[in-house]
Amino acid sequence: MSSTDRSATGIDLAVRDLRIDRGGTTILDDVSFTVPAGSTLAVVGTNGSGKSTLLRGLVGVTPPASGEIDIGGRIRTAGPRAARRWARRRAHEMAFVSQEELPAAELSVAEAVSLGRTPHRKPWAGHDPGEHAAVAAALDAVGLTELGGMSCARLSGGQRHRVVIARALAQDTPVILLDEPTNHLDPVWRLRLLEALRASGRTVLFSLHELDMVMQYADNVAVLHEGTVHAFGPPGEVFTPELVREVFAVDSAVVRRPGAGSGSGPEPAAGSAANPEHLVLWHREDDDADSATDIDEGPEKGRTS
Ligand SMILES: Nc1ncnc2c1ncn2[C@@H]1O[C@H](COP(=O)(O)OP(=O)(O)OP(=O)(O)O)[C@@H](O)[C@H]1O
Repeated sequence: MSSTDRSATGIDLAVRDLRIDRGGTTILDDVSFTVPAGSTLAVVGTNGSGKSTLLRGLVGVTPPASGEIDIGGRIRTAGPRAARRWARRRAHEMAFVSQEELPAAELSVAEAVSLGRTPHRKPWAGHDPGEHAAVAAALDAVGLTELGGMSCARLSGGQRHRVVIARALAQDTPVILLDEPTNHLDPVWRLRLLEALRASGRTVLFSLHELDMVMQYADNVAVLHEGTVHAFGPPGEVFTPELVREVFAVDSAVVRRPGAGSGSGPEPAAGSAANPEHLVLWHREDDDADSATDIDEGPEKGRTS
């Protein structure tokens, strides 16, 4: 997989005092963080904590109610009017893969991936000169080169998911956001995908439930809890046993991958870009089942704005 076959390079993304409402209810408030150019941010939290809401807010699918987003120095203010003004430029700045997106069954794999090139095409201008290389690199990155001519209708669930990720890669934007991108993927493709995203040089934001993969592949993690960013920073610093227990209601410990050397810091292991420190989770048997945080109610659940 040649994860570096791409032309876009990441840009800084900063979020200031963001508030995002859905259905008249404030889901997230006081959200501020910075994602340095070319780095990887994982967004984590229990079910209902607002991970999808945050990503949808950042791309403008659910325009934030207040606050601002700074994309490489260009400030986007809140509100639906600003979102509409920004919509066209957004396609050149951010690609987004939502949680359950599927490619159109009537398209071939290569055709579905080439839809990512739409923002680069001018009406009536015919061929997009960058299309072939971008689509080929994206197919290679998700291991679907051999299936380019196949109908999407004939793909497995995981292969379909890789097609929509390839479409986002072909869009060739400096920022890429993915909502639970490892869903439907087998173990090796989970690792390959996160490795490719991390090595891509783009600014990458993804939501994920697998805290160990966050530990390995994210430069920073934002922990959503009680309606805001409860903690932010490198996973090795953020994932203390206390925080993991408080937010996720499980116990945890950091262990070092066998054969990864004995250094204390999270340096790359030979042959892998990943952090050699792993986060092991377990559920304490004497836990009261009701204490698990099945649904994060948020700070002001029910507050209408
Ligand atoms: N259209 C909507 N209208 C009102 N509330 C919504 C809407 N969509 C989501 N919510 C609420 O927003 C909150 C956050 O949902 P969100 O989907 O962002 O959570 P999540 O962290 O992505 O969850 P999961 O891990 O289950 O995917 C939840 O309380 C949810 O019920």
